[in-house]
Amino acid sequence: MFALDHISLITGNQGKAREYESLLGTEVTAVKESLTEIQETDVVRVVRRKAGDAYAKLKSPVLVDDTGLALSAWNGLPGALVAWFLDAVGPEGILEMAANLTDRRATVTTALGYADEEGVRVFTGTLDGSLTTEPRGDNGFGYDPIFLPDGHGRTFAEMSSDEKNAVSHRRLAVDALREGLGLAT
Ligand SMILES: O=P(O)(O)OP(=O)(O)OP(=O)(O)OC[C@H]1O[C@@H](n2cnc3c(O)ncnc32)[C@H](O)[C@@H]1O
Repeated sequence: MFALDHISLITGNQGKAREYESLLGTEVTAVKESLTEIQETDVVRVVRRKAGDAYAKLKSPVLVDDTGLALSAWNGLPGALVAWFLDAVGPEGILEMAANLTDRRATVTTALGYADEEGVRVFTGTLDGSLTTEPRGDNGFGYDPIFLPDGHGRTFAEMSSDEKNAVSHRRLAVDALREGLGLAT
């Protein structure tokens, strides 16, 4: 059994760092370090590269996260490129671009990369849902106000952080990490 009493997460996103602290139940140091982020729609490929780069820089065990939102009607776009859309036009802009879509199915995926002296391992968590027609809720960050996970009737932004963390794509990725690394639950 492997214990994690402290871990570094390379991210510039405080929302992610907060969620990992609560999901892992351990101290998480958010390290702002610029990593190679390949231009790819697949979060797994992006995170594999980010994690290798992160370990080369830190030379100690490290986590990185790459998360994407994929629309069925757009054949999986924007995927890992969603950050560009959010930065440029915000969640409201994504809804405007998607205004005429009748198929509003969307999938969110977190790829969580763990790198140590043995190499890189990637764990994923995916949730199906749909795009709302209007932003809903004030909590969370990123696309939380416009993504409605199947079976919940509320966006992540309408949930408390504990409610989001109980069911989110990041939660599923952390569960996979715990199982893969043999971490205590
Ligand atoms: O420094 P890093 O960790 O790369 O942080 P980032 O914010 O650039 O993160 P990504 O490259 O993974 O980009 C994903 C985009 O999706 C957003 N996002 C990530 N996780 C999310 C979540 O759980 N809910 C809503 N939006 C999320 C995030 O704010 C980004 O705009």
